[in-house]
Amino acid sequence: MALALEQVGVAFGGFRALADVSLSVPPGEVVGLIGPNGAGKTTCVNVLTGFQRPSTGRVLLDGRDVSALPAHRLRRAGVARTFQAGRLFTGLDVLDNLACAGIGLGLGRAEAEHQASDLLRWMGIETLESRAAAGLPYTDERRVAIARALMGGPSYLLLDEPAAGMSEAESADLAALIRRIAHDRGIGCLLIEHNVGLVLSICSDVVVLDGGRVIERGDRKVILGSSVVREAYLGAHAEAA
Ligand SMILES: Nc1ncnc2c1ncn2[C@@H]1O[C@H](COP(=O)(O)OP(=O)(O)OP(=O)(O)O)[C@@H](O)[C@H]1O
Repeated sequence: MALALEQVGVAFGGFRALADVSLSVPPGEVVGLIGPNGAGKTTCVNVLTGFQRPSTGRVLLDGRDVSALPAHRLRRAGVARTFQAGRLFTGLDVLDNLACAGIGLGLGRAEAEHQASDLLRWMGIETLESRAAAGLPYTDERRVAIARALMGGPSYLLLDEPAAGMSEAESADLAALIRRIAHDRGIGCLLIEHNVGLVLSICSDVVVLDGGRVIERGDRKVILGSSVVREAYLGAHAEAA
């Protein structure tokens, strides 16, 4: 059981954004995906969620080849994501943002609202329920986007830079939430983050991309000890990690 990329390549015209990338996200675990700007991280998420078809290789969902499935089918099959920008429905309140996602997944209105309330409570943000999505502070917007991605009870969750713009304390809260999502709900998470310290604190398995290729993978010790990673990516951030 896992959500996986198997030797995936993606070409945009003559430009190879990904080459021979394999990675696997098991249920209940948080796998980190790091790398410098333009390394191909978001492209990986796009391929894993059906927003981008791989040019070569396969996407496997619990052993099934889902490479050709479009995004909405993969979402219904249990693969959810958040985006770098929150992408909430700004004309709706928070509860309706979640309920709409539930209805899109086939739930009835009452059931969708019930599930939405439950999720907001589980995340400790039930006071936001009737707030307009448009006026939310940045970190609340991020948390609501995560809650919305949890509608329908996905098996896998891909988080694209969820801590961007957060303070250290907010990032620590987010780390605790991601751990709970994985451990309490059994959801396999892929965490893309520029905050390497955050990734290394949560993930026992980290994949490092550079130039569209996997240049290293392993736990905190392997990543911090890797000269390839240091050269390609950590550089000035090495101390912070
Ligand atoms: N639709 C597209 N058409 C052409 N090139 C693209 C497209 N999407 C991404 N790219 C290019 O592919 C490469 C990988 O982009 P990607 O967004 O996956 O990197 P990233 O690691 O997520 O970067 P960042 O950390 O800056 O978000 C970049 O050079 C980007 O310009």
